[in-house]
Amino acid sequence: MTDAIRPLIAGNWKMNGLKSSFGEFEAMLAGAGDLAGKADLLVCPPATLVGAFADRARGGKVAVGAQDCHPKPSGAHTGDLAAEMFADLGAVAIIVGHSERRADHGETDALVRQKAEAAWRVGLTAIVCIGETREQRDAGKTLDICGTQLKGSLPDGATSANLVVAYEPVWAIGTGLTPTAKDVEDVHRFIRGVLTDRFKGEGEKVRILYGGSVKPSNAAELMAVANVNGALVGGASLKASDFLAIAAGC
Ligand SMILES: O=C(CO)COP(=O)(O)O
Repeated sequence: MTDAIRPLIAGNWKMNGLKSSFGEFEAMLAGAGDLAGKADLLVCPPATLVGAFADRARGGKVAVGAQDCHPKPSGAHTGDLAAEMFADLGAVAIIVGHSERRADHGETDALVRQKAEAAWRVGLTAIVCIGETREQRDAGKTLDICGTQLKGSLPDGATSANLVVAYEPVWAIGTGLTPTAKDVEDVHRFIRGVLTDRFKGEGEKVRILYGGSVKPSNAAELMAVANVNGALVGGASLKASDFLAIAAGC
């Protein structure tokens, strides 16, 4: 980690986890103390577990977040969940605009922006995800795509407290493939430039996470890249030993 920004290691459990996963979360809480304050830790379980995890985590060294929210605070939206509900449960952050939601649910940049604003409405941090597909990378459009997503997905008024940006190349998610350190560096430098231009005095401090096949074996190398301020971890965040090993690599 080359920057003075405190790293964040965030786990996105996606649609994984049952009541029986509680022990794994307990193990994360138990092991977090050994990290000597190297990084902030956040686990975003499925919505069904946010309340129980947040209750258990109170006062501990692992915070709890959600994976999505509806833009509205309440209303006739069957099956949807409001940011207010996650704040009520004790969540501190909400992931918005993950590529799986953009693909599975047709989420646009404009909707992602509204969801980030919903998180802010209740004082939560929005973790806004961006990233290019394989085809877009091969066509040399990575920075264009990331620039467009940032412009459309980030609300005005971002601060280092209310915003985290996660760069997740779609082709690296769940595939075991990762970009080279140089490629990660190029994209993160670009994101930093966009943030510092737009959010004067804050953009230089906003955490930019890398996500996509982060594992204990590659975490240290990725975390050492300039402007990489942590990781958004999918599969490897389901096991306490892997998740803690990734955090130890900061
Ligand atoms: O999508 C991700 C985190 O949001 C990354 O998932 P994997 O770590 O499983 O590749």
